[in-house]
Amino acid sequence: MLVKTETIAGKNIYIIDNMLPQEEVLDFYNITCDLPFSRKEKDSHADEYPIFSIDFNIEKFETELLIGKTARDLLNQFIAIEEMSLYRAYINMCHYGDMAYPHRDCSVNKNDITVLYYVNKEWDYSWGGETLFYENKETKLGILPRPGRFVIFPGAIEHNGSIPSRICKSSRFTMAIKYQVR
Ligand SMILES: O=C(O)CCC(=O)C(=O)O
Ligand SMILES: [Fe+2]
Repeated sequence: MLVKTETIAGKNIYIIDNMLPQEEVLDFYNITCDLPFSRKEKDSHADEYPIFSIDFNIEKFETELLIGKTARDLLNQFIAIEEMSLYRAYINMCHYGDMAYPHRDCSVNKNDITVLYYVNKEWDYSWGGETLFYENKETKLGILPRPGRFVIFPGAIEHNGSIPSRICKSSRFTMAIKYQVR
């Protein structure tokens, strides 16, 4: 496990690599490619260009899926708040030409946490598609969708899952795992 910590507006963002064995990353990518996505994921109510997503059953997510268990372990390790409950887990799928908007996953006064898992089996930096984090409408941090990478961040930080560049022939898949204080 390799951890890098960044801070935006006094809040920590943890970037965690090498958590899962390579074959788990590959297996989960292959499973993801065959899932029945639908185009319904909006960054806000005003979003006229929804991207594809698919939701997971949150009842089984933390017990039956390795990604779910790992996300919970990381949450326990990095976030001090004890009583956090999972309220949504889903995979985003986007492609060159799609649209994504800066947004927050919860209101600024809330302590929700989002764990992102980058599902792709390969990613070249020239493909773009970074998750961007903002402070006062300035870009502070860009995180590349490196295969198998996890990112833990406070949902109140404004961010954007940016769309890959034209040379990226793959779908960009990110799993978003969202927790709120109970
Ligand atoms: O795909 C990403 O990098 C970010 C996804 C996201 O912000 C979300 O699902 O709320
Ligand atoms: Fe988000």
